[in-house]
Amino acid sequence: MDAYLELTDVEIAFPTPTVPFVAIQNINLKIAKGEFISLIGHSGCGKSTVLNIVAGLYQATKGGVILEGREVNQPGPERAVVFQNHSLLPWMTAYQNVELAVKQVMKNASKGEIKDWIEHNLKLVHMDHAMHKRPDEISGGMKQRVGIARALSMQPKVLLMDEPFGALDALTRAHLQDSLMEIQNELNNTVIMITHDVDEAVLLSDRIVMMTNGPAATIGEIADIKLTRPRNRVVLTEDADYNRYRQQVLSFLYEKQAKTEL
Ligand SMILES: Nc1ncnc2c1ncn2[C@@H]1O[C@H](COP(=O)(O)OP(=O)(O)OP(=O)(O)O)[C@@H](O)[C@H]1O
Repeated sequence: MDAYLELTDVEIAFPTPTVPFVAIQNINLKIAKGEFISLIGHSGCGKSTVLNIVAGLYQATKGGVILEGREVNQPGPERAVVFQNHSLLPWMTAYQNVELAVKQVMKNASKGEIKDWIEHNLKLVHMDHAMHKRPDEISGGMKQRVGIARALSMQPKVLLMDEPFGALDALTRAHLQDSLMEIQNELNNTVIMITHDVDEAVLLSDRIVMMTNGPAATIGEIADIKLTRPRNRVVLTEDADYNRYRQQVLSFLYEKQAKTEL
């Protein structure tokens, strides 16, 4: 496979008063352009650490990350991050929050072009009707939509999502998953998404990367999700392949990597 994003032998050892704490080790992963990858694993195994290294927020102590032939060693707008808690600026409207990101990447554009682009991205996530509202005037799901619009508006090479729907109720979550699939169908982004939700991982991903328990966590298994797109959650519940993938991930998490402590 032609790797667009490549993690090679990635390891990170966090300093402690005694010996360094090796959180993740031997992480090797080649990701193609347009691929949707989910990272799944028990709490504390190192999923966010992997994402933070790709975001350039953490430096690997061994190995490294290459994106389109260039080493990643600091944050950059070509790798946009969506966090679980929206992280919108509370005193700004949805429009202004997206504008802040757009102005970073469209430095030579006219006012009209910038406005059109902000509105286009808010429309993509179905937030154009509430674009002049501030975060405290919209629901949790709507805030996540704005966060996604803000990330997409930078036209990142890679979209990094750290449990983007983790704080939402099941129905809102399902709506956002469907929106994300529509957007993905249109834009063909390269995505790495952390999730704890097995159904979400199978529904959205091209591949599910399953991490072993830490310390020194690594990739245990990778499931190649060959379900045709577009995918429909209701139809899939009856699909034998869907259920087989689901079973594979559940078996990894609760049998092979079962956690005994609470
Ligand atoms: N900056 C840091 N300094 C020291 N240790 C850290 C740091 N960041 C993460 N760790 C440790 O690395 C391990 C992996 O943490 P990480 O947050 O990546 O796990 P996770 O799989 O994302 O967890 P969760 O699913 O609960 O969010 C944990 O033991 C954590 O305590």
